[in-house]
Amino acid sequence: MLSTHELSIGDRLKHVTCALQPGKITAICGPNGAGKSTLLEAMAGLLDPDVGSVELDGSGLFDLPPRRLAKRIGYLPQSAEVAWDVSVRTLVQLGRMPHGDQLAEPVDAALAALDLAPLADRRAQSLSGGETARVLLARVLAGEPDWILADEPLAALDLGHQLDLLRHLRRAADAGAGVVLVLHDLAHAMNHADRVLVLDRGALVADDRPESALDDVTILDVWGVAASWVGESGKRALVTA
Ligand SMILES: Nc1ncnc2c1ncn2[C@@H]1O[C@H](COP(=O)(O)OP(=O)(O)OP(=O)(O)O)[C@@H](O)[C@H]1O
Repeated sequence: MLSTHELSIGDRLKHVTCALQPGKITAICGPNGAGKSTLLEAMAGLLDPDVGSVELDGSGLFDLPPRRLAKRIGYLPQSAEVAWDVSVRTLVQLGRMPHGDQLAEPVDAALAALDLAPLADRRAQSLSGGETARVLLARVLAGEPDWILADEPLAALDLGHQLDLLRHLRRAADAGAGVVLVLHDLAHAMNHADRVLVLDRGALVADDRPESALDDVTILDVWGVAASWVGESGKRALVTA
């Protein structure tokens, strides 16, 4: 379990307490500046809380040796860039660093999951924005972390690759991984998450099944948008007034 207790970071996060389950997809939603990336970074052990704690299976994140933490938690930041002009395969292989090996199988699986096999020998810095986003996510998957934390992983992807990725993440969750995604697209959160956290101005205002966390009242309160859901479960669309 990945949990926070009374987590506060400046004005960015205020007393956030939540407990995320492995084997599930959790979406973090909220307006711009609500604190979504801050919460994800804190859960990845990259931000030191002013108050409160982040725990992984009952141990404080900062008590875990860095390599062990890197093995267990894979983190994809928002709008990441490629710093090295290496091949796509080499970049994805860097995901194995916490394990200290260069096993081909997880690297090939990550390349396949993100439809990158045809690009494996391309220079990473020659890729389009969406291709780059897929490569950086493949690097996270190649590390086979217990927890996949990804900040807007769908933002640069076309519709087909978005759905492929969501299917892959569901398979990872079914295999036992905890998947935590910052999502702006509320329909993706509604249709693909098991649970949704809603942040508003640094505070956690909903933590529930998608149908409850993203009901019309919360969307109006938090996003200031009058909207309603149409369609059947798993295929809902949000219609704005
Ligand atoms: N390094 C920082 N130092 C101080 N304040 C920061 C820092 N990074 C972000 N903030 C502020 O903290 C708040 C939360 O930022 P955060 O990036 O977590 O929001 P977000 O919900 O991910 O937003 P978005 O949807 O725009 O990506 C914002 O008001 C932002 O301006």
